[in-house]
Amino acid sequence: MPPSVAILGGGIAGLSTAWHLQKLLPAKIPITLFEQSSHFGGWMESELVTRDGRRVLFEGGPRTLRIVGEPGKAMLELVHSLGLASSLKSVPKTSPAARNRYIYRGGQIHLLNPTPFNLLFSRSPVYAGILRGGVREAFVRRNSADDESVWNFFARRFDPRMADTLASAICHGVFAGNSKEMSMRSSFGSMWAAEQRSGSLVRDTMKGVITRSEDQAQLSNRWSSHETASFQKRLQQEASVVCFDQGMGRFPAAIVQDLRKASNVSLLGNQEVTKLELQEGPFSTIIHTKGNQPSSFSHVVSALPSTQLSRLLPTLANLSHIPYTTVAVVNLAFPSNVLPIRGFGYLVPGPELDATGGVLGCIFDSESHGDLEITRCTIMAGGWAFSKYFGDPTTADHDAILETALRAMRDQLGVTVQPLSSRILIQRDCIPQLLVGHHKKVSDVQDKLQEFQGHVQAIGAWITGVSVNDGVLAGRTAAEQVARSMNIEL
Ligand SMILES: C=Cc1c2[nH]c(c1C)Cc1[nH]c(c(CCC(=O)O)c1C)Cc1[nH]c(c(C)c1CCC(=O)O)Cc1[nH]c(c(C)c1C=C)C2
Repeated sequence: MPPSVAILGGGIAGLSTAWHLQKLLPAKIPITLFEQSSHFGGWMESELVTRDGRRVLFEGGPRTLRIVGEPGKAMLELVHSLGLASSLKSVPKTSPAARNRYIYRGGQIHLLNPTPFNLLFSRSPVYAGILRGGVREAFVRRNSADDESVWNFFARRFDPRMADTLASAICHGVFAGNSKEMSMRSSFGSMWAAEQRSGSLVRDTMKGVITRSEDQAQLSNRWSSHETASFQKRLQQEASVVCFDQGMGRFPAAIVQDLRKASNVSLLGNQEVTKLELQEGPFSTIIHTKGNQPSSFSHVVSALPSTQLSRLLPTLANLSHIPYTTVAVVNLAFPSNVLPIRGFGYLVPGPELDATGGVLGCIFDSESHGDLEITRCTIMAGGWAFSKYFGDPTTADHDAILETALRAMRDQLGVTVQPLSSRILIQRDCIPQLLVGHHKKVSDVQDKLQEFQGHVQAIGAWITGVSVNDGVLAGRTAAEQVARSMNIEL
């Protein structure tokens, strides 16, 4: 059959696949993206609301982007190619938003600043176990199991108090997940690999310092120009994270705008894929959607959540066991500078969840944007413990969630001022939970897809990483793989 590509899912990974494909393939090859909702961009969503003549930006999903590593580079290259470089706002390395991170523990918010002095003399519970753990880590034996929970890894290699506080808080901030169930190997793969490689994270870090410059010298790619390289270098000198001045929604909107100009790209919204029929020799996939004629494609890239993909391909039924967490996102705007502290925000570890009524953390959004007149914060709640605190996500009481968020603002930050504006979103099933043993499900999928020799690929948060940058890089890699499989020279 003549070459054609279908992309399933219009989140950032799907959009990135379409954009990179459109750059790689000749214009005669059709590219069709199927998205079941009317919105492209997945969880990236921004709303500009006006209250009392003041404009307030609310973010429903990710709000900042890291600019380090290969995924950060891939994101910056795409941003630059879309002409969005001037819309990026860097969060200076010297700013409170970049320097000050807090953890809520023992009924108080504590600054996390692990200097040797603080580790030795501070009585703050956030440092408990770090010094002892750091010293003993180099002597703890390598684990022979093929996976373990994040909590276990930190308790075993460092100290159980560090697992209870730091590891649990990080699992909340990244995955809204339970550190006692999440897989260390799949969730924090580089640390897991460091132990496997060198027997200790401390020893591996010391070795890494020596070899890093060689590794970096080998990296180069076809998407990078002299201009984008100097753009990235300039940004990296002043910042470690960036945001968009008009909100994160600007990013997928610009990709969509660019794709709509290409004559061979069709972006189909409100198109739920109901069935995939794989045919062999020559490979093709028939895609069935609700209410439309089936259509055939030589190549398919799925950027769907694992639960949806498992319904479409019965051979991947195992994927239905990957759970997703629901996060209540409460955006709040206050008419003046109401925060008693400055910084990125704070995270709440597991042992404090009952005290906060299910609040996992609070982000000080106005700080990242350098906006000090209106305070914007986001309370994140629920996650893996959503049903315990808020019941069924489909019927959760929004007023009760707002009350919990305002109580957190009052009890944890001392903010009693009524918000100028608020918004509550229940982000259902937004983050996959990479539980202990997740790598086996992934390798099983990869084995099964191998049979299709690059004609069917799966990418997305559950397999290629949960951050926006991971989605951009995975889309680019999938596009290159399709091009290679069509014998197009890269
Ligand atoms: C909807 C809630 C989300 C929670 N985590 C993520 C989302 C979208 C995804 C995520 N958050 C972070 C990372 C790692 C850093 C990266 O590579 O970008 C990922 C993949 C870190 C992070 N956590 C919070 C923020 C604001 C950030 C920076 C990146 C971003 O803007 O998402 C705060 C936070 N996120 C969640 C909770 C419960 C929480 C608590 C304050 C869940």
